[in-house]
Amino acid sequence: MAKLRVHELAKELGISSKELLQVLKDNGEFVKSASSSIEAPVARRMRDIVGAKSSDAKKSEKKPAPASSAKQAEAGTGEVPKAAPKPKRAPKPSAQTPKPAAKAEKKPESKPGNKAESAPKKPAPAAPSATPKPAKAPKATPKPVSKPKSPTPGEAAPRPGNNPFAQSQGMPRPGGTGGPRPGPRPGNNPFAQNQGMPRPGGRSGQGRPGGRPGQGQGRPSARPAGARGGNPAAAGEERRGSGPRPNPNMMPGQSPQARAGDAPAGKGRPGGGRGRGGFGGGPGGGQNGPGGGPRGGFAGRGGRGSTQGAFGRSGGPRRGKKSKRARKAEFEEQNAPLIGGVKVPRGDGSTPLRIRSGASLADFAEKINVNPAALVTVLMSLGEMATATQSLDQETFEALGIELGYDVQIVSPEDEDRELLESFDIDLEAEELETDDSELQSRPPVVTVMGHVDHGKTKLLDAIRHTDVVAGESGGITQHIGAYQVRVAHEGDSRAITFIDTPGHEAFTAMRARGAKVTDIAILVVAADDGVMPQTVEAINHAQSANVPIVVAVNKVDKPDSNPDKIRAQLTEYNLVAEEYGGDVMFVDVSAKERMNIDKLLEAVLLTADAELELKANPDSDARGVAIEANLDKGRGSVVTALVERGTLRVGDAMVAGQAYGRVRAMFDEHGKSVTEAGPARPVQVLGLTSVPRAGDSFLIAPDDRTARQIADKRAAAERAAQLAKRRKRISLEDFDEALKQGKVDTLNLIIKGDVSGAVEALEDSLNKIDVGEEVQLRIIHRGVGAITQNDVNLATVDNAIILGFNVRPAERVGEMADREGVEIKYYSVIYSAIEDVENAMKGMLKPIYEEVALGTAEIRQVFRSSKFGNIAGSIVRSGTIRRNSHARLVRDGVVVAENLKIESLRREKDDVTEVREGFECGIGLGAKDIKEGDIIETWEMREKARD
Ligand SMILES: Nc1nc2c(ncn2[C@@H]2O[C@H](COP(=O)(O)OP(=O)(O)OP(=O)(O)O)[C@@H](O)[C@H]2O)c(=O)[nH]1
Repeated sequence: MAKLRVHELAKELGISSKELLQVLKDNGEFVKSASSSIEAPVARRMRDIVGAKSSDAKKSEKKPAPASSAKQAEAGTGEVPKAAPKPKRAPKPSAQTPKPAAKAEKKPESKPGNKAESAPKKPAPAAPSATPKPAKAPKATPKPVSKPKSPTPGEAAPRPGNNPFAQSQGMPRPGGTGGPRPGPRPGNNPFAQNQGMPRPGGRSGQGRPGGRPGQGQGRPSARPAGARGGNPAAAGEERRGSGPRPNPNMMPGQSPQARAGDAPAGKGRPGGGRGRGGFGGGPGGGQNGPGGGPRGGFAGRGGRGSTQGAFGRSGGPRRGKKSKRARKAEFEEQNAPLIGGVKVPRGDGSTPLRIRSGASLADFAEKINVNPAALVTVLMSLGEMATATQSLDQETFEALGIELGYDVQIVSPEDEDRELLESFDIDLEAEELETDDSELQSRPPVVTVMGHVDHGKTKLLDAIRHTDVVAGESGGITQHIGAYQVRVAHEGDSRAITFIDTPGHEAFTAMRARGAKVTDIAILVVAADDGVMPQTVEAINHAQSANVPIVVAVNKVDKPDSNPDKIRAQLTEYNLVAEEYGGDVMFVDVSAKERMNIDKLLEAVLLTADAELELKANPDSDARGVAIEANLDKGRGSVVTALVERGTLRVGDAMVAGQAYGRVRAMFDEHGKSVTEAGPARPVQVLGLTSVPRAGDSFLIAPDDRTARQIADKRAAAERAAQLAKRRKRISLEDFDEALKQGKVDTLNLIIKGDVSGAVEALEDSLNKIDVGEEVQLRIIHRGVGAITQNDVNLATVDNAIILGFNVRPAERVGEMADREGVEIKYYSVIYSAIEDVENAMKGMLKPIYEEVALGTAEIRQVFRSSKFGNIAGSIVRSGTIRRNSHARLVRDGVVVAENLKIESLRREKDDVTEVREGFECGIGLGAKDIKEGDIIETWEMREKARD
């Protein structure tokens, strides 16, 4: 010891030789170089001095800590100077030091850094690192010191702050960290990830002041501190140096060095700072490492930071406070029921939830403000599988509603359409109710002819059509447009009657099903030579259920075997009692073939209408009505027969019929004559729509073309969603398993769209050549040239196909639709990539092949009998690894004596462990009673085998 040399003492104190030389010099000891020897008394004094400084530093550091972050920062600054100047650090080298060094290196951008780097890397002992630092120091000046900070190396080492690898050290940011954290917080295990201290952030609270809280941040803190400590300029520089965002590693080193640079200045500077500084800072610095100096102050904070951490506080003040909203969310979260492993907020059972038909889980999720994925899980727990964007049916939503406590109300298509129209300020019901009686005018009845097959419906309609009962009406009806109007002389007036030209109750009912209630009166045709037949009865039922009055046409009375009275008698059974029999139903004997009594029949219709119905409508409003028929004509485009129910339809009107829309370009009546307007009950052919509506779709006139289009688009979207909901292939978990067994889902359906036909064909050829065995089929259900369209997506939805787009993209809004429906569209510009993806997908669809893989064996050395745990096999692992929960079998003398066992428990000493490796002893619980010493436990697991 007598020969203790300066560099050795410096190492011991954790500071650089140069620093120590300075301290010696400051204290009147003149020593030539680092290799010079010093006497024991001088060494002791140096230890005291350096030690004192470090403790000062600590104190000072601590104080600041309490202060607000800002204050801390300042404090740090103040200190810094001191520290900075003195590079001194406490000597405790030790391993830790090295780390700091390392950090320093990284950051290095800072000046010193470079040199340091090499050193630091050496893990070794702090000493080396220390050394290196000195090196740096030179540049910056001494300060670097930081390493060891305080006292013993030991400490240093432990300091979490210094541990570059520590994620959460409780200390504040680097700066702090750097530190010195003097007291190694208990929680400061450098290697610990979660030490209870706050994470870096945590420090922020504290650290902030210094610099950033975090590790990396160390930089700021340090800097500033250093800067001030040293000279401002330097500070500036340092910053730059540090500039680099630090990462944990850098911290200590950097600052130190950087500071070191400044440090010198610092040192010199204010004695005050230094004062303590001298070493106070020093120590701090020590901890931090060189740079630490300044931080010393921070270190303190850091310490606190850690402390907080130790107590589990999250750190910054900010964190402490939670907004009301956050607390509420947390509360709800805690009180949410756990279904299928996820928490979903519950309704109280009567919470109404309106869902449109065809909605998806994502829509439902949006309404109850929850993640769609959670609902997917909940639904799965109910045995249903669906993607978040898939349209679901009413049953599924109701089941989900019951599970989650919501009163799910599926909005009917009618309600939905009403709401849709209301969004455009169109309220059909209100229009009707608000119409003043004075605005109403009589309108013709609309008649549908029904009856059994071959009883003469068509013939009767034909006869009526050709009845020229009103003078002046010439030429007859030449066009079949789905409906026609005839005029009848009735009680001195010329009255019109509109006939729907599609006979039969099927059409009548189909229209009713679409909400079209166009028929006012039904003519029931019954052949007098035949009688009431099944479809006669059906027709009666349909008409009566629609509350439509009936006029009976007893047909074919020209036939010799006809018996009209029999018909009257038969129909009384169906509540159709002829007037002559005391009832209120008009029966007219007619012959369609002979066109006999047609006028009487028409008169009966009018009488019935007048007696039972009040047929009035306001002709002076926008037209509303029904599309009776529609077709696409090659020359004229969409041709729609519209039956106006109220209002007046005019050429030029913006019309919406179901999902079709357009401006009325021209109108024609049943005589083929062009008309410019059509009033209530008037059927006209309309040209001008952009697409073809369905028979029975209602139509209305919109204020303008744009509104018409928007209504049509929205209806189309709603309709698609509803259709998809119906079509959805619902596969429950149970069915899914079944489907798998039956290989139903082993077909990969593809739709290929490309920019040129050559590419599409080439891709199709190549895909068809992919061979992955018989288990999986590849089917290209559609291919085409051009953009990906809605039809492609619809097809993909129905057939669960994937769309491959080769150099093409979806048309407008189609991508969005695909998203909504969960259809995958993959884009390629290289055929090979598409083929590769498809091949992989097909392989992925193959049922996995599993194989048994041995995991390890253990030999039973002793059997422990426990009433609580059963028999425990005290074993030694002979090969591989024994893992808890793995499959096991018991082998005795080379013979398997027990199969299908499981490693139920696994212990090392008294600890439960998940695995034990070869050569170690352990206690294994197999759940088997018959185990003996010398038995071999073989463990294995089933692993999926990769296909070639
Ligand atoms: N003698 C006679 N035959 C008639 C009369 N009305 C219809 N027929 C004949 O009855 C057959 C059926 O007539 P349709 O008018 O086609 O009967 P429908 O009810 O329209 O038959 P579907 O279209 O099959 O439902 C035809 O051969 C007609 O010529 C009639 O008043 N007297």
